Amino acid sequence: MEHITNAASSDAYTSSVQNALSVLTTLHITSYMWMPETDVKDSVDAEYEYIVVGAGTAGAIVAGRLAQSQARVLLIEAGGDPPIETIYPGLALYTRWSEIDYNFTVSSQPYHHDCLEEPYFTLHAGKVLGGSSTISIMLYERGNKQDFQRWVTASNDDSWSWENVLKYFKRTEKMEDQAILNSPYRQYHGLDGPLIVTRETRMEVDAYHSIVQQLGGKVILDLNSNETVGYSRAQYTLKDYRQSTATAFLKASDTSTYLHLLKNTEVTKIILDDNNRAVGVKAKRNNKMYTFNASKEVILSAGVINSPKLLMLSGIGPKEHLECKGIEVKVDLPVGKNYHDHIGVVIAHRLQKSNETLTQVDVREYPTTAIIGYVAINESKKYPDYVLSGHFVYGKDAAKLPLQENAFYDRYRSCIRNTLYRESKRHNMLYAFISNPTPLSRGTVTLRSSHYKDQPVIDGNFCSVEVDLEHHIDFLQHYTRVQNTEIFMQLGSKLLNPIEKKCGKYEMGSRKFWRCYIMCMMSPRNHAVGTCAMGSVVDSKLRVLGVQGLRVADASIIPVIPSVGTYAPTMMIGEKAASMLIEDM
Ligand SMILES: Cc1cc2nc3c(=O)[nH]c(=O)nc-3n(C[C@H](O)[C@H](O)[C@H](O)COP(=O)(O)OP(=O)(O)OC[C@H]3O[C@@H](n4cnc5c(N)ncnc54)[C@H](O)[C@@H]3O)c2cc1C
Repeated sequence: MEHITNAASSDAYTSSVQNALSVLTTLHITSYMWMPETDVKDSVDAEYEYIVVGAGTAGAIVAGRLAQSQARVLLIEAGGDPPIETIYPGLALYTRWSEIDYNFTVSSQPYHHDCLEEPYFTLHAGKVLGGSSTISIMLYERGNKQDFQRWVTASNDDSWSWENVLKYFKRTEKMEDQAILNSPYRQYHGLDGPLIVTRETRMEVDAYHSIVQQLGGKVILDLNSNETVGYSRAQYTLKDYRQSTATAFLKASDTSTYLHLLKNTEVTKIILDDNNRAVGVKAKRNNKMYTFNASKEVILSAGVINSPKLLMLSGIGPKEHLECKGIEVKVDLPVGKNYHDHIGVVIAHRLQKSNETLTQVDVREYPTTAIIGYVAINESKKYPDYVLSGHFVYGKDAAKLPLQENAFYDRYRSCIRNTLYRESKRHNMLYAFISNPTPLSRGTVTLRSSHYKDQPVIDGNFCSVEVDLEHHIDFLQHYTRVQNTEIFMQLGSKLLNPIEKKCGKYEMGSRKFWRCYIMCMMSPRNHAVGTCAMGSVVDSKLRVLGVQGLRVADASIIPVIPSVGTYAPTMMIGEKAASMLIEDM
């Protein structure tokens, strides 16, 4: 690592590690851990009741639960077994921009992406068993009552209220944090689900909590409860190794006669009969096309981009758009509209000097120390105005974080990364991401062509609603008060400005300065939702409107983004979808 001194050498190092890891992948050294696949010839002839498309965050749960209820299920996944770098949390950085990442390209006019190496953002998503849960940061956050009330309004169904979905969150979870288990918050947690949840234990978080308390902030033991404003130690789906929906539902020991799994098999179309009933799917594997049949239902769990893509390729989508792509229209629905994501803006605090070489990093831990804050500007408010997720990085190597493009979500220009590196060298650092929990701007996902191989066109349209930008400026002005606290001053904290050339003409901290900073440094947080939204594309039981025997169960059905990350809410959707399917059996 000593030779990493700038963005170019860091990129070269990252890609050499990724190449080495991909060689390990070809040796299939982790294959023994995962559910084996079925013989494709058997699947063509088999009589399945259900086909689930995508063994990702939600899909693995839907298929697993259906099979536990003795339904005959075929689960089809485009990716393969999770490789070694997905198992050790400390290697998670190498999963992005790798072969198990779809690396979707997201444009977002009218921003000119001045700060990015390429003129677009990247939306990461896992192409692997467990889907994005296999490459995520594993932060386990559920969202608040108001978040789910918006879903109730969109779906016109009270079963999506916070009180009513709580049992589905609990069903997947095995909370193992003793402090929570010994507290009244225990009632909000699952104790015997298949997915272990733990809490950040590192000491630095206490120091940060003293700082926010000086500013009047409340420290809460458990923000995955009925308490919705405050700061807390982050909860993760991590115990020595990554816990994902693949480790929870698709381990070698989960093998069941009811569940058949096909890996490295890409569904290209849903087959609808003359009455618009879904009766099966077409899929490609090793360059051969196959047809698989389902007697009851097809469930699409291919994620926020590929679920709308598959619907549109099958004739379900906006009429004009499908006609323009030469696709026969089966049902005219606003598929692909309502795309939205959290926008985060990174703030770099240089803290005290440090010449310490950190002891060997433990790859079983997440590499940085996380803090979480749901912050209300008016403290009497019950719901957060903005969300802070922060990483402390310690020791003389802390400066390397901005060089590793994988550590942030987007490829900032080399000059930005090099400036951050130079200015943070031999100092401890705090990187804070300030996100707008409820953006109003909406983008679109449309087909590039009628060929399944082509990536869809994604227009993020971020901050196109002026109020999103104005709110973000408020959030940054409120957040950066932390610089003036006694502890930060004692640490000699400095707010770094890596875009001095671009925004230096404005007084630092002024609204004009922050507007300029946001326009340059903002990036989507990989929490994209909304492209097959409940209320407009699917009903409250997740059935595609105007079609029989077809549901969508993944992050795409979320009508309004929750204030938090979408990992735990998507697992909840998987559990609720499975429960609704089982009820309708
Ligand atoms: C890098 C990253 C970090 C994140 N970190 C966090 C976090 O820490 N906390 C948080 O709350 N949220 C986080 N998120 C967001 C969260 O993980 C996702 O929103 C959620 O996992 C999405 O789940 P899903 O079921 O909708 O899709 P996915 O989990 O992506 O599953 C879709 C699956 O379908 C498969 N598939 C797609 N097309 C086809 C096809 N045609 N045929 C067959 N299979 C197909 C895919 O390969 C994939 O396995 C993160 C996301 C990413 C990408």
